[in-house]
Amino acid sequence: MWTNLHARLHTTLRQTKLITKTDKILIAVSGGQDSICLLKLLVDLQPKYNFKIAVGHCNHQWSTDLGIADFVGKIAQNWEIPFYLKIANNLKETEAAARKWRYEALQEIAQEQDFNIITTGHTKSDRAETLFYNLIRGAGVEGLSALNAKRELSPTVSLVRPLLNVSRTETEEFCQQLQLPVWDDQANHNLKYARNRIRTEVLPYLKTHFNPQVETTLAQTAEILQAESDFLETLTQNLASEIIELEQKRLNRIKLKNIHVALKRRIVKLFLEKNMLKSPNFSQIEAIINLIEAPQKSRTSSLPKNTQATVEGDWIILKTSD
Ligand SMILES: Nc1ncnc2c1ncn2[C@@H]1O[C@H](COP(=O)(O)OP(=O)(O)OP(=O)(O)O)[C@@H](O)[C@H]1O
Repeated sequence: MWTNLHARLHTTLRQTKLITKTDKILIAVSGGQDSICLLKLLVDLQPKYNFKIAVGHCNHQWSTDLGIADFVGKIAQNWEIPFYLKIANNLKETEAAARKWRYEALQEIAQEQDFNIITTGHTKSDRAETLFYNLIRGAGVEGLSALNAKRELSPTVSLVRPLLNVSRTETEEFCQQLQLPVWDDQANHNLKYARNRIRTEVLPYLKTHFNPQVETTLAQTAEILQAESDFLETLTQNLASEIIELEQKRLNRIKLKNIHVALKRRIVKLFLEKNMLKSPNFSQIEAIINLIEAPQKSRTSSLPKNTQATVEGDWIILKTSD
């Protein structure tokens, strides 16, 4: 059956060229409604495009995974699609560890089997939740614009998310309408996870009391922020090469002085990341920005690893005490 979602995905693919005829696609299938919906759509569109498809599944080997790999494997078998399985070994039981491992495992399959695209079933709803979640945690523009439609994972493999303009309600309706088998992952109902509380409590509340279209507006905001963040990042990279001297661990404060504060923050953040700090926070970045116009020998209070930033002539220099 050809549904409205088939037509929409077909149009999206034609317009955006996210996936093209020569692509070899590994579809990441968790067994849930979103990735089963994506799988069915790509199976049905395959004859029109002639791309190569296969299913990839990652078994975390947690108690909540019991039975899912067989379930996904059987669907792949029934639909006559190659199936690749990765099984984790002693994976830490956190969402973040699981996500990191999954992307590594999927990339391994892609490399071993020569796929150039990995697709996931992320939806508009995931994008809205991610924006909201990261907003509360204090993310910058990059964090808020997370979940883009296409991103390079390596020189040969890209991650593609074709369902970012489809909501979770729509994938659910699609699976029901086509009577597709869907695994109801109990972990998604566990309110111990912040993401689940945002999905099942916060967003429905906002929908009812503030804006019935909240998912769409948040997802659109993420899309806009993404383009703006890409643009700022390009400017940052270009300016950084003139302002940062990595070997000497220093920043030229005269050059930094006359640029917009948005770029100042980004350059300082990049400088700290390259030197010592994985995720510099707002106060650490502001402390360095305050040195741009400070008197000679001014310094920040201690940054991690016993490091301080000090003003010396035209420079802000990072120095570590023993
Ligand atoms: N165990 C799995 N095996 C294969 N693919 C998976 C698995 N879990 C998730 N995926 C893929 O990732 C997509 C998103 O799933 P989910 O939201 O659970 O993951 P996530 O990476 O935690 O998401 P987010 O990045 O939004 O936090 C799914 O639609 C599916 O394509």
